[in-house]
Amino acid sequence: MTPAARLSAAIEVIGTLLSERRPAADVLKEWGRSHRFAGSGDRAALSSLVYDALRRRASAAYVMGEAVGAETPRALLLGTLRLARGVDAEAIAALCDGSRFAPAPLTDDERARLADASLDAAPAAVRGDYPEWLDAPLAAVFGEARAEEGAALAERAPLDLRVNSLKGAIEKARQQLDHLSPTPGNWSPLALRIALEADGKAPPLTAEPAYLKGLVEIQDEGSQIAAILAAPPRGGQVLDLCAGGGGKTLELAALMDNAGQLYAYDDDLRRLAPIHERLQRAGVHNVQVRSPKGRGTERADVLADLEGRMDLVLVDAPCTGTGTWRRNPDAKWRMRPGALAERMKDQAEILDAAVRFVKPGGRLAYVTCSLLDEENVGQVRAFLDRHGEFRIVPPAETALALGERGIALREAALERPEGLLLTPRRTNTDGFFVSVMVRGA
Ligand SMILES: C[S@@+](CC[C@H](N)C(=O)[O-])C[C@H]1O[C@@H](n2cnc3c(N)ncnc32)[C@H](O)[C@@H]1O
Repeated sequence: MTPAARLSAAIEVIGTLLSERRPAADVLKEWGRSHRFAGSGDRAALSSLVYDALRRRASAAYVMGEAVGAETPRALLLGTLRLARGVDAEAIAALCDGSRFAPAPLTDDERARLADASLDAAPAAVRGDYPEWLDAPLAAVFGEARAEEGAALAERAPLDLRVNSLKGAIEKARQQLDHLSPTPGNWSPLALRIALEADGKAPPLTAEPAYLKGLVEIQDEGSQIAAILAAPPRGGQVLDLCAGGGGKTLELAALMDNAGQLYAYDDDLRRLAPIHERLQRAGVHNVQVRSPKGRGTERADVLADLEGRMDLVLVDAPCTGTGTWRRNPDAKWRMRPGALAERMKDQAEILDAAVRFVKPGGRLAYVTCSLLDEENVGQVRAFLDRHGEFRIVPPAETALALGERGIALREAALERPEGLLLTPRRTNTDGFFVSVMVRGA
């Protein structure tokens, strides 16, 4: 396919996505099935254009004189080429020549708007490319910097790897992945970062021997930091209460050097399912997976024997995922206020449920990949009001888990008395909030 034909395809896909309000991945997959002639390069380029357009939806529409919700797919793609790809008005005009498979020629108005393309007078929600209704909650966290924070969240995310110390040191992984030019992370001593290709495509990491043998895992550096700051004690008893597919479980196990006992639970059996194969690949031996049994009121208490015994309980809570918008740009436009209220309710319930497992003197680490105070500091404050037996571990102390790098991390992150907030703009990671509390002895 020519670049112009790819642009036409992206306009078509965005059209379907906006009118049917379906996840981008589904619409792209469907497009691939009905356009068998398109090669893998075409599909990757198309997907990258579509995701870039979603990342920059508000600003791309704005420069073309349109508003989110009422924008045309064509305006979105033209604005994206200009803003996200830096293609100038003349080059865009050359692509849109009206030939077979190419978009129709630019109108005079489109050409003028693309030549100007200024966001100087745009409101924060446009400059930061986030939904208008989130302006007040983001202003409460970031104040005047909310547009810059949003803009950093509208960039592409890098590919981050965590080296599994149970299988080898970082140098070994660097050597094995030398052809991908990995660079060390800024904060996590376990992180390697791999640059994306020009069109945003990531190399096929899961086919690499280093991945297949469990030496590296795909895990954002922010997520890596969260598990490090939770500081699982070597030889201790640890419960990962929201283990999901086990991203942090695997890291906790490695940080514990395969010693002590780590229990992994998630109340969604399907989410937990991949953990078994991942634990095996990573060479982890200190994890007991506790799968949920039964439904509703019939649900068995599969964690009863852990009551009052844990040195650390990690609550990696379900959240709005606002910190991961770089990776899920369509989620940011599909998010509704009701979802925030629901997640807040879930988080409070899970935190309350975690209490019974924490032994006196034990710690409770609360993590979200959200940027919103409602899910972060607000949730922690409300928990402490309900549970006077817990107190905050000062973030300065929590950061010590990273050694000297912890000092720099505190400076870079947004530090609040309740915890640390990492963001793409501040720490060049996904957005993560980490708070550690300790139960009185
Ligand atoms: C942020 S995800 C966890 C990600 C995982 N820890 C990782 O690092 O890959 C949150 C998880 O919480 C789970 N969850 C939701 N409600 C729960 C509950 N009441 N008890 C335990 N897990 C719950 C969800 O199924 C989801 O897998």
